[in-house]
Amino acid sequence: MGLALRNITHNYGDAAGNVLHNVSLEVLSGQMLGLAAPSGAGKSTLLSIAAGLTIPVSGEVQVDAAAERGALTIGYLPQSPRAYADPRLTLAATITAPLSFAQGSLRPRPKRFSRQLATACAQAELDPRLLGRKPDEVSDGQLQRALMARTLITDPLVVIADEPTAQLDYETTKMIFSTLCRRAEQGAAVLVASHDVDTLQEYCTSVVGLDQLGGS
Ligand SMILES: Nc1ncnc2c1ncn2[C@@H]1O[C@H](COP(=O)(O)OP(=O)(O)OP(=O)(O)O)[C@@H](O)[C@H]1O
Repeated sequence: MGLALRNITHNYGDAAGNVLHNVSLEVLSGQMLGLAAPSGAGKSTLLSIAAGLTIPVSGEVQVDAAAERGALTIGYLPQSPRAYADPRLTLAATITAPLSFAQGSLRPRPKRFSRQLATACAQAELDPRLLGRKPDEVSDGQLQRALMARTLITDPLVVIADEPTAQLDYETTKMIFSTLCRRAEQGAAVLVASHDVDTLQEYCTSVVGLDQLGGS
């Protein structure tokens, strides 16, 4: 399977009513599905639900069980790397944090994971000389490469990327989308949202509009 969202309905409890109404989608392992919709349509809300970061009012999220892989099934790449990254952590600590958490430690220990760190940096084309810097000492593109490395370091079965290249340059956009593609070719189910339909069509296995999924 991969990732399946079934009959997701969500609202924020205000007069605006439902942001998502009865939305269903499936992303198979090995597939990269592009989710296209204009700003404000509910892409971030849906992807946050898919990543388990938001609990929907109703509906179900199913992810490949893969119990033997522990809790590191889903990798999440955010829309705004600067809002997401902890300003106190170095890039090395940021990237390896999921591995520390998986071992039950809230204290980042980048040295313990130097091998995985080197591999993830190479995959995300992040210059290792930046690893000792903190988020406000690198550019937006470099920070998003670090978060891409953080996403890949757990070798996730499902990757969820929410407008991962909004406001980034052409080279970084190409790297992020090519890396997501490679991840899908290696067997992950990849769901990526964007309002940039052309980029989605260039890289994704298929592209679907949020308005085709049951209503937004
Ligand atoms: N925490 C919140 N509280 C109230 N309303 C919210 C909240 N988060 C999002 N919304 C509203 O839900 C709707 C969908 O927002 P969402 O961020 O999911 O859209 P989007 O398609 O990702 O937009 P963008 O492309 O601009 O990021 C919008 O009308 C937004 O104002």
